[in-house]
Amino acid sequence: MAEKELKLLNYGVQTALTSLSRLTYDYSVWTSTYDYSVWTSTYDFMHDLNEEYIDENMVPDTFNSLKVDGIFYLNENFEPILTKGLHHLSDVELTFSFYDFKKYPLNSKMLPTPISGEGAPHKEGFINTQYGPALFSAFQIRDSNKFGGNRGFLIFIQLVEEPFLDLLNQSTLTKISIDNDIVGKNLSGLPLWNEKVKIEDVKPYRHILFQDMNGLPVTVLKIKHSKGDLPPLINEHSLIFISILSLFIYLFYHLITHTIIKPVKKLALSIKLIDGELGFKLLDDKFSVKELMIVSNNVNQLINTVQQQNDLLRKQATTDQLTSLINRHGLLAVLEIHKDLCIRQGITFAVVMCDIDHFKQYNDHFGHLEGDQALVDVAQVLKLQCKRANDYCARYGGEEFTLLFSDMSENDLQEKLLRIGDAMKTLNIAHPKSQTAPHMTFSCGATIIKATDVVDHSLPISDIFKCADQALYEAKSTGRNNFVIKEFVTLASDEQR
Ligand SMILES: Nc1nc2c(ncn2[C@@H]2O[C@H](COP(=O)(O)OP(=O)(O)OP(=O)(O)O)[C@@H](O)[C@H]2O)c(=O)[nH]1
Repeated sequence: MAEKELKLLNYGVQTALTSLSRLTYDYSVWTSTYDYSVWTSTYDFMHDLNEEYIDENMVPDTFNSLKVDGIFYLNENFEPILTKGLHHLSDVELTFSFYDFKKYPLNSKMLPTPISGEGAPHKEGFINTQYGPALFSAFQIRDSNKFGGNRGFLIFIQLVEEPFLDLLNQSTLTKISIDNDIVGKNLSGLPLWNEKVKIEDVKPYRHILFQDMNGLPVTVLKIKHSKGDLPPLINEHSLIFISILSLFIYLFYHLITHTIIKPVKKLALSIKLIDGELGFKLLDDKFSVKELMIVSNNVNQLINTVQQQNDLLRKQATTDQLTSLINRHGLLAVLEIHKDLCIRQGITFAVVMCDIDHFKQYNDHFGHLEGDQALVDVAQVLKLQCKRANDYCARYGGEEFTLLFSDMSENDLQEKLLRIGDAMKTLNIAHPKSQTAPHMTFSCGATIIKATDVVDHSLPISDIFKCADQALYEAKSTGRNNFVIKEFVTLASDEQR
């Protein structure tokens, strides 16, 4: 819309000048074509400056109908021979000074270049007068209509006032005012009215400079574009400010999200996912924010401490404090593993229950502390017999120990138990109160569990203990310091039999 308005505005100025020029032209035409006597009068007037011509033509009617505020006649030497000023709206006499138009050669630029051939050269533009800026239109007067010698020049002046502005305002959707207070103002860079329309950003206000024929500023036109006008609350500056602020907020939000919110969320999620059951996983400590790195490192230290304490607790829960062997709880876990290996891979394993003979008497005789030491020594002997990675020695409880040997035949087991008996003999813990031997002995009950013993993928651990226990009972009841290996029997197979 701004582009259209500017084009219309330029058109309006053109129209005003053309209209003034046409007045000049028509005046000449009128004098020469329609009223020969008038033309003659003018021609005569240019020669003799007769008063009648002035009385006939320099009257308010002429100014009013032509809408001009000044009429000037100059001879061929550019010298003013008649000047008449009358405000065409108020009929107030205006005392235009010829001085305004006498600055030859400067003001001669107002006048068209006289020609000798056919034609009616004319010139129009803007000029400063003592009443303010004005439009002017100058026309060459010739001997006859468009022919003959140069008899001088006729100039019409129209002050730049409401009618001119009305004309411009009618042509466009703009509100136009004039700023005549241009003295001392920097007007450089202002577009000229007759320049090619340059469409920049839509601005509510625009200034256009009018210059005279010497390039001196005459007036500045202030154009308010009605369509380009913005609501006062959101003017151009506010819009720029809001845009920059929005951009800043957007960038700030992204910066905060990227550097703080996302890393904090990531850290919070990582902390939430710490799961002792599955093992503690250390947090990533690569954060751009130093504080988050510190939090992550501190949490990692905590994880390490918890992990160590967990390991310790797990170890304590499965270890016998006195002998450092695995306890019954640890034994059950190990048994579960061997049971699964037997069920899935058919790997045989042997379970041996060892019970120290007459340990009550030993305690009674030597005291509990000595009894404890004997238990520690026996545990050492038994542990030394568990040579392979999958062999275990556990303290089942009291003076009772359980041995677990993986992938062991009955012959090998017999040999192993004999060796254990020998080792006890070698250990030679004096037991004067034993009715079996002078040194500490023990009795063992064992059973071997094979793949064939698995019924319906089932192998109850209670059955294993029951079998070994029965074998131990037999070993005890048949003299002690010996062992019995009993065939494994499950309750399920019992029922089948
Ligand atoms: N010093 C000590 N004695 C224990 C410990 N645990 C169990 N005992 C003792 O071991 C003895 C076990 O006695 P019994 O169950 O009668 O068995 P036993 O005297 O070995 O007799 P048989 O097994 O029939 O040969 C009890 O006196 C318990 O107090 C222990 O940790 N330290």
